[in-house]
Amino acid sequence: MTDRIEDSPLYRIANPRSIAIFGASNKFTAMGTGILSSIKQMGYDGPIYPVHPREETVQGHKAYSSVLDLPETPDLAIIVLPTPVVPEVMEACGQKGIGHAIVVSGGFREVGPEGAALEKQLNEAAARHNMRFLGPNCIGAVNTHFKFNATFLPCDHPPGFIGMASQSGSFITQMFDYLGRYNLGFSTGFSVGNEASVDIVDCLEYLAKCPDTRVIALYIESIRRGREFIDAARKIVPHKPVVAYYVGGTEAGGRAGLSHTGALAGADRVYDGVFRQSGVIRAHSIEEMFDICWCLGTTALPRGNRVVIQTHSGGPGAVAADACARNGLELPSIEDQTREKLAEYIPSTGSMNNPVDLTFTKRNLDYFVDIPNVLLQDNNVDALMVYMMMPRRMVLMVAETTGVSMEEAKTLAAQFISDQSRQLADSMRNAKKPWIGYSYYSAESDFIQKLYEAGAPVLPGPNRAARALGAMHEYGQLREKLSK
Ligand SMILES: CC(=O)SCCNC(=O)CCNC(=O)[C@H](O)C(C)(C)COP(=O)(O)OP(=O)(O)OC[C@H]1O[C@@H](n2cnc3c(N)ncnc32)[C@H](O)[C@@H]1OP(=O)(O)O
Repeated sequence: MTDRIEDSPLYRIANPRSIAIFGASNKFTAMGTGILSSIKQMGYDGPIYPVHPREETVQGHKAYSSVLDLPETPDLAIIVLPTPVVPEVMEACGQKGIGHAIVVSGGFREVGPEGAALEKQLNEAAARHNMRFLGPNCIGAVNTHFKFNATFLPCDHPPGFIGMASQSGSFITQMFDYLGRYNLGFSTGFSVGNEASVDIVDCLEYLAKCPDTRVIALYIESIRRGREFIDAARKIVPHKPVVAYYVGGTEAGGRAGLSHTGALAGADRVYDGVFRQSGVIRAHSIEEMFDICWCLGTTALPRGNRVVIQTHSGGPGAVAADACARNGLELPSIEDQTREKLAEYIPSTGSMNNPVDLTFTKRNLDYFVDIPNVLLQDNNVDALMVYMMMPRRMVLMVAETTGVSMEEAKTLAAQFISDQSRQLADSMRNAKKPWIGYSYYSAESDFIQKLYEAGAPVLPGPNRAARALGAMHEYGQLREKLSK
């Protein structure tokens, strides 16, 4: 692994200063046209050179009939052409001196011997000119901080902190919307396809050095360079967490991977061993992988496994307690001095055991931010899980506390919810111990939406929150072990 990100074979694939695109046309439905639209829509401001056999212009850009005629040597070629012509186009790009490419076209190794022969020709053309490329049979790459989206779906989410490499293109593009719902996003995402030139290990090494990436997510159907993967991950994990979702350990999953990217899967427990040795956290679903990334990227790491749960009502507290126990987390008793401080806020109908149950207190409107901060100061506590909900009675509480009319109270309550969410999110991000929210309310709830907007990790339900917290604890231990 080289030290400089600029030396990575992926650097100019993710940060190209100029682009040649093959397969974009004046037909809106061509896949290449979709990629050209995404590049423009994201605000990429480098020169774009469409290469087209007949057209003078493509989507408003001057087109060139041969790559050899381009006025400069672009950093990157994006190839979205029918399979048989791809090797000769790669050869022409090499002759022009282009160093990097993204090959979106499918129909190679994944379809059988004929495709494998074409992939061999593609590799030979690239090797003749020292070119490195992503794909073939991939969905492209996105670098939100560089305003570069070379996939055929628009990326509307703001620049994020999750760096992802995926052996499925869908788990890059279809996650734009999924992550956006929580105000999360990719820093950089690579769809690696058949990995003929750059592979998941190269992506891992790139993302480790990427300054905009706080946590690395991997969707894996097979790892070809197993030893290199383990060695690279062991060096990265002490500095940056890596979370992987592996599919293929079952017979059905393995068969699906083979026809998807031509990858050969291994038994589930083999991958368990690979991830354990590498210090990589294993997730068991896409949602779980992003939950863990979300928490690792936004809150402090726990020093131990002792969790205090704060709830408004018994059920969500009990479920959280159960989920914590299933994820290797303990629920300690809180200290006497904490109880004394909480007495100011918690009515006699509540409970100061763990879970701490506030019931529906109306004593002090500041309790949203005050109580969690009191709990986090407790020496028996390594992490906090809070059931996030805004009582429907908030308008009534505001009206009663301030003595204004109901109409005015509605406006004041909306302002109060907005202020509280911002303060809560700030406290969650700045706390020295992890503080994770969970809720059954959806993003349509004003309160939860505002928390997302302010960057707070509020997971959908206690089971997902406890799993993420358990994984954070696991990461803390792995990091310590691998740092020695
Ligand atoms: C595994 C994962 O994770 S996701 C997998 C992602 N990849 C895929 O799904 C790709 C699957 N599909 C393919 O591979 C297809 O071959 C594609 C999408 C690459 C190309 O299909 P189409 O868009 O139908 O290509 P089409 O034949 O229309 O060619 C596109 C344009 O390139 C032009 N073209 C053809 N040859 C060349 C050439 N040598 N140089 C430049 N342009 C050319 C065509 O004339 C056409 O333009 P036009 O519409 O103005 O005539």
